[in-house]
Amino acid sequence: MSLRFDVDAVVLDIEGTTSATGFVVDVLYPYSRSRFGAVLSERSTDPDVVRAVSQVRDLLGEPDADAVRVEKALHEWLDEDVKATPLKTLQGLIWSEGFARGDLVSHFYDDVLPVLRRWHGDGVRLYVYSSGSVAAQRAWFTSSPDGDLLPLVSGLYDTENAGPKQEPDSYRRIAGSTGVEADRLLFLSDRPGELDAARAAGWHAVGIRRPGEPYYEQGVGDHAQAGTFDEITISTSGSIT
Ligand SMILES: CSCCC(=O)C(=O)COP(=O)(O)O
Ligand SMILES: [Mg+2]
Repeated sequence: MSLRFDVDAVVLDIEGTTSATGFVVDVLYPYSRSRFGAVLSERSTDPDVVRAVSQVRDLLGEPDADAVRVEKALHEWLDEDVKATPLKTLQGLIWSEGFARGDLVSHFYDDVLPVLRRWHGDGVRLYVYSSGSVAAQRAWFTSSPDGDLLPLVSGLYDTENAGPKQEPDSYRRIAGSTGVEADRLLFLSDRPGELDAARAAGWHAVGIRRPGEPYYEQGVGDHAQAGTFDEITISTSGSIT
């Protein structure tokens, strides 16, 4: 299947799209799980930790939840792969230190980096929109197996600065922030609910279906789909600079 788009920017989901869910679940999740307790006890005055703990209490509806209860909730969300914003904030803190320390190196499917370099070289702007926090995304792109990829990326969006990934308003917010018209934006994701939301906001959307990924069997509904990034050709005749 070959797909062609004339757009100014491509917005990338990470897990299941540029990168393997298995890597996130098998490598990153255990790395964060074993460190939540220390972060909650040793960094309880860090503004990011304070905000995350408050958000956990709000989500639980338990304003007095102590550190043990908060850590238990984080472990449960991890087990169920709930993409809760405070979980992602705390994971981002932990992972960015792990990447900086050299404990972690990110994962990209083989087709992704050559295509991202080509699109970038052709003047297509690249953005990331992931449930992983902006801190995690920055570390992920900085510490790739192919070196620092952050210069390829014009902006990073998560559930905190854009909003939930299944709500059209989040995509409208991103369009406003990038200055790119909705119909000049292409979103790539593995999840049909996210593709639906992007389309409802007037974006182009392509479902990425990779064998072995959690959403592979379910498919991407009536969205255009690609098995690899090589199947997508972008030309950019727009006027953005
Ligand atoms: C570097 S982000 C780590 C992956 C992660 O935690 C996550 O939730 C990714 O979800 P996505 O929205 O990219 O499918
Ligand atoms: Mg995804």
